[in-house]
Amino acid sequence: MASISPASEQMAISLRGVHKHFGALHAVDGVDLDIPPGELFGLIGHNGAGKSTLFKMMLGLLAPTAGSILVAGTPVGGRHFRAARRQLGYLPENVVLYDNLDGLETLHFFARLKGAPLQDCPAMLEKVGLAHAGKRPVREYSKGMRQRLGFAQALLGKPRVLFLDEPTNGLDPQAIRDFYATLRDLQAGGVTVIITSHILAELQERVDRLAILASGQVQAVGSVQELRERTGLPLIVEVDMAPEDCHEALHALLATTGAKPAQTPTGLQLQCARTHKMAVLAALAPLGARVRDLRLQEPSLEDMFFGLSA
Ligand SMILES: Nc1ncnc2c1ncn2[C@@H]1O[C@H](COP(=O)(O)OP(=O)(O)OP(=O)(O)O)[C@@H](O)[C@H]1O
Repeated sequence: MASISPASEQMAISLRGVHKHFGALHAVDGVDLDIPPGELFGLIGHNGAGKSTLFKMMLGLLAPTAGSILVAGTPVGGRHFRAARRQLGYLPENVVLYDNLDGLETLHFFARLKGAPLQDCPAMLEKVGLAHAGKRPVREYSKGMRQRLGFAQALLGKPRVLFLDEPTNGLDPQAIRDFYATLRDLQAGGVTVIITSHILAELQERVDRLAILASGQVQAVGSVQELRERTGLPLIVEVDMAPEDCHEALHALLATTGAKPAQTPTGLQLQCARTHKMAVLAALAPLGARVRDLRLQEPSLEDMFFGLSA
């Protein structure tokens, strides 16, 4: 059994040497992870990478084959975990709802299971934008409404740690904005959020840090910026200019970055090291207004994901 250090106890979530085997399949294969309180943490990985299995172990729903897990300072599966579990909120990937209950009855049902006050339920419906639908049976809810209701049940009991498995599935763009605004409010109150999503562009702008999981192992952990630095993927520079100016710009860029730009219908395109960003600007400065437009494209989370999880 891996040991738990005092530093681990300061963490909202701390995993040491965590494995989960299903027969010969190593669904989670030696994961170490620390998530401090108040962090919005993303967990990404291909289908079958082990994200949901990891979630279920952190929630005490599945016992690890090996390793130790602390959530909210309490060993998962230990004798104090039952009480600590009240501090956790969970939105599963496929939330199970009873079609014959209405929205408010659904929340009452989950509140009873969690030991949360029933009088909080109307406010939770309001928080997820379902106040108007509280008396409608869940069978009439759209996919996005069901997902919002699932989020509302996860928020019952004022959890200190929230586990959200693909929470924005089925949400429209406005609902996704509202959802992340709610998460930011919760974070400001010290709530830790761990979230999975396959929509990498959405996470890229919002998480504080993330882990890339592949075949049950953590391939990289850090902020999007830290992962950019670590992967060393190139910066893409697009310069719009008249064809007669391209020759001069091409030579200036080649001399400062060592990378040869390609000519495009609208000007030049260059792939160069991220550390050459300022050199690119310096090389183009003498051309002044002859540079009609300039776009610098940093590697996206998707680029890094393919680089690190392959
Ligand atoms: N109860 C189980 N019995 C056997 N194998 C399982 C069980 N639960 C999960 N697995 C296997 O463990 C691996 C990890 O599954 P998991 O659901 O954790 O992946 P995931 O990263 O959440 O995938 P997805 O993005 O598709 O939701 C998969 O190969 C899956 O088939």
